[in-house]
Amino acid sequence: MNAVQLSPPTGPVRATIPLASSKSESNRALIIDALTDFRCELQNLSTARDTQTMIRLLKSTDSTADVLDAGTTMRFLTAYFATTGQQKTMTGTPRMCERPIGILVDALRTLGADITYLNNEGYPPLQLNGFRAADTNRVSIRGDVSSQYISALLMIAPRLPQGLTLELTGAIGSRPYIEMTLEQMRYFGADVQADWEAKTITVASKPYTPKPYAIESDWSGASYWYSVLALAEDETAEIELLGLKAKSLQGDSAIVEIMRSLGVESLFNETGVRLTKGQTATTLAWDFTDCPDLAQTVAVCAAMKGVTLTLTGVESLKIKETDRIAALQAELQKIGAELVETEPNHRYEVRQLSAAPQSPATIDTYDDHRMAMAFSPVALRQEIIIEEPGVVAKSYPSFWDDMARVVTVSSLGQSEKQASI
Ligand SMILES: O=C(O)C1=C[C@@H](OP(=O)(O)O)[C@@H](O)[C@H](O)C1
Ligand SMILES: C=C(OP(=O)(O)O)C(=O)O
Repeated sequence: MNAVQLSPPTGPVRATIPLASSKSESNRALIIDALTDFRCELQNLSTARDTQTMIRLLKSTDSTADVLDAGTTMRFLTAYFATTGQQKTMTGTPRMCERPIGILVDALRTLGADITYLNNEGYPPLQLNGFRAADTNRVSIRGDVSSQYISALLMIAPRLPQGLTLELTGAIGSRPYIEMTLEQMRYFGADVQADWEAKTITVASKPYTPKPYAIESDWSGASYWYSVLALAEDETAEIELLGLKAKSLQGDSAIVEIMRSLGVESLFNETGVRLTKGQTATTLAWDFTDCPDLAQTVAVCAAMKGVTLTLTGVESLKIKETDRIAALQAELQKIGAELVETEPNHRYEVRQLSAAPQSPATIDTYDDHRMAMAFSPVALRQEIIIEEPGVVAKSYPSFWDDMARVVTVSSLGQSEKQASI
């Protein structure tokens, strides 16, 4: 399948969406499970490719671990294999080999891991050559590039002979993901202390306790449904999202508050959350430091609703599955909006363009699941074509099946695509 064409709903928007479960929670639980010799009973593990890759690589005895395009899988497994003394080559897609890992490698070397770069210094592929615990258990690490390095180190820390003290330097991005790591570690009996004022996290040397653990639905995946509801023209629209909790470990549950300004009300119940239409603001400013994966969803939704959106805290978007700032700048134009940098590298604004949008707009997805999913809700208002729809498998393989509950989803082969352009 080369593309999908999405067409607006022909009747009322009413759907119950099962959602995928969280790949972030799943991948943490899997590392902790591996550190208990697989004695935890993990329930509701994600079907996301990133999680399926983690499961496969944890079981594999191959000397090469190819993580494909999964950032957490690369970072968490590098720390796990390195400190458990497994000799592995860590590699991934060409884009993965452009995503930095030097900060994690430096920290692991300080703790006693022998790691060499096979190609470019600071980037995968890596060769893990073994582990001899160093005398120190203190590591200083930057917090402003990726929280995944910090989560990776924290999870293996209970296994280190002296535990670990992490001193975080600079700004801390994606902090809720670090908190998610700490909460899951505590659940499995780890002794962890975080002092956010002093920017220090201490983990005692102490084995995890194996226990059953159920993974929540994915709030990042839920964000696309908030955007669907926000863009539905039917004032009676209602969407039920299953398996979400009001009090979540996932920082992307911030979508509840963000989308209140974009006209979505959330009502939690025993099975999840019900979304209904509310009032929309004319402007919105949001700092995405804690929830970078929501930026694309909110940018597209604001663009379609004509809400002037100011985004800050989006520095890390340039080193994700693609340069998400550049990708948004190119693709928002096609739906009649622009993403303007108003303070170099720091502040951006989504504004309306006077030029008419493409009809139907054909959205390139840049090997990025979130580009495909963030632009799909546009279909509530106009036809849209999404290129390479298979990209969604990274986090939400059933996304198109779920989407077909509210809009018409048709597959386009190469020849049909030519005809529709
Ligand atoms: O720890 C995690 O599960 C994640 C952390 C975030 O990455 P950064 O810490 O690199 O921002 C997020 O973007 C990613 O999708 C998942
Ligand atoms: C950035 C993401 O994932 P990762 O960094 O784990 O590849 C994402 O899912 O949006």
